[in-house]
Amino acid sequence: MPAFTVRSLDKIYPGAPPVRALSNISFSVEEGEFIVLLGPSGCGKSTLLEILAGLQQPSGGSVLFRDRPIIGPGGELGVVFQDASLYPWRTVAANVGLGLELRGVDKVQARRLVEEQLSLVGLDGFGGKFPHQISGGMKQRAGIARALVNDPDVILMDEPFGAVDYVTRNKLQEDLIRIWQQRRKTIVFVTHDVGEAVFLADRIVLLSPRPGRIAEIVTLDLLRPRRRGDIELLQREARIYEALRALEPTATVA
Ligand SMILES: Nc1ncnc2c1ncn2[C@@H]1O[C@H](COP(=O)(O)OP(=O)(O)OP(=O)(O)O)[C@@H](O)[C@H]1O
Repeated sequence: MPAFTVRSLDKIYPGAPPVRALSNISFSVEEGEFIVLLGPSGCGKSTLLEILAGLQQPSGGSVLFRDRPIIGPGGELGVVFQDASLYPWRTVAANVGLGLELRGVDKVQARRLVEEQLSLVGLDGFGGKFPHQISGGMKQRAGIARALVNDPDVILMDEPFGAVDYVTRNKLQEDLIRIWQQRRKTIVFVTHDVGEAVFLADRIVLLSPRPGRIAEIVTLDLLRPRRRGDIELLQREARIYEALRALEPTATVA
């Protein structure tokens, strides 16, 4: 049974005029897969991710999580946004442990789980800091730890590394792959960065400009760990750039 089954999905934001964000999207996400949603700005990637998270309702079609309708984030679904959105008045550890606190997990156990997650994302010793005392990359790590601490099977990530510098971004990508492999999670990851998509994905769902339609689903049957600069990786990247360029002249504007 797939983790997600998306069938003939449409999304129209009401308004004058209404905005058709997604049109006739169908694909599935297998358990344990790393799926990247890739496409130009405004093609509906975030909308699609939010629908998978249960934060938005589709206008048509259906989305199932393990054959059931999606209820919302929490439990089996963890979400990480571009802006780590940490509470500034809580320490890093208190931010990461928020979900445990809300669930009433025993304090000693919660502290142990938070420390474990901080260590997994490379934030050992930073639990006592406040968000303004740590770097952008560290905030993203804390955001990932906050999602992981609840041990969700699936992590939905919306351009989580979009706001950090190139070197930090590369490191975060490598660490995410390590965590994904160690913890056997299913990940759906939004980006508009082709290099990032090719480095991370098992499959890339390539969306056309708005309204987002599936242009192509690219399978990346490349060995892991992948090495940046590897010729095969670069060739795949070049092919995807070509596919994106080919989409532009026929773009439909709703
Ligand atoms: N709440 C909303 N109301 C009306 N239109 C919206 C709303 N949210 C998004 N849109 C529109 O829907 C389209 C898709 O937006 P979305 O944010 O999903 O795209 P995206 O591919 O994630 O873009 P980006 O890469 O720039 O973040 C855009 O044209 C956007 O302006």
